[in-house]
Amino acid sequence: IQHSEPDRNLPWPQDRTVVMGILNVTPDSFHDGGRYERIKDAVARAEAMIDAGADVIDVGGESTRPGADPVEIEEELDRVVPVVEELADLEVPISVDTRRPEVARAVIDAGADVLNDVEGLQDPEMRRVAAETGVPVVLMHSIEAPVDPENEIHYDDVVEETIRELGDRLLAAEKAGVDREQVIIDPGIGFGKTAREGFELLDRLAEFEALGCPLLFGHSHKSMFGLTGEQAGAAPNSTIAATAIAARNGADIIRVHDVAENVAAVNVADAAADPEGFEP
Ligand SMILES: Nc1nc2[nH]c(SCCc3ccc(S(N)(=O)=O)cc3)nc2c(=O)[nH]1
Repeated sequence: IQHSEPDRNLPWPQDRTVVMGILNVTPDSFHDGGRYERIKDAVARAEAMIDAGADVIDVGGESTRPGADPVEIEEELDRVVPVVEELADLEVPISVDTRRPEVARAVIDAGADVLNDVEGLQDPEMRRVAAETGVPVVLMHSIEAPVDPENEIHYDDVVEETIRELGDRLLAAEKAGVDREQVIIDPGIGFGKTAREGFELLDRLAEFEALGCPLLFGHSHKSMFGLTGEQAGAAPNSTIAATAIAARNGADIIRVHDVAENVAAVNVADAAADPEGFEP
């Protein structure tokens, strides 16, 4: 499966699968050495991921796991803005995982290159930020996860319905002045979907090409791997295996915690896709 047409002006290579390193800047992500320590540690972690082969770093100040406690806007700003300012000087683009337009504007002003909105630009103000700044934006599919996680929402065909709903979000974004060329789509693994639906999405990823946008896949350490003998938050091997499959099935960007291991997995997939043309 070839990657999306190379004429997109995205801030990363278009001829191979891109690895996005996850940088959580929530306090529980670092030992509590205080604010300055946390910023220093965050930068060191980002540099380590870049050295391990990350093509982009995704900074998140609020856990967007369904059901997680929301963080006050001032707190989110205080966590991400100083880190983005430090990372802006590094040689790889910075993405920020936020649902808030105010945070989106602030981090773009601070040097962020990409907006990663797990709410799929449902907030009209987020569409306005994307339209006015023109930055690449990840439009992820997410449905309000049921309050009671037991009664998971069930789709008839999770792939068909996710593609259709992403198509609707794309149209709404275009109507608000967002250029389709700046949009990256994402099926939103684990956001209101069961483990088996996660594997269905992984298997049929190529069908998302119908939307004509690069695709991001974010499965790292998620609970779908309970099916494959690992657990949410501790699924390194299933994550690496799924990375290779996702890349081979057409994912353009893979969002992961463990960069070196998943760089190897995308290299295996890219080499298999083009044995003659692959360059290490
Ligand atoms: N574009 C994009 N951004 C993302 N940000 C996150 S944070 C992870 C939140 C989470 C954790 C764990 C589970 S679970 N219950 O499946 O283990 C679900 C969601 N993820 C994604 C993703 O995929 N794409």
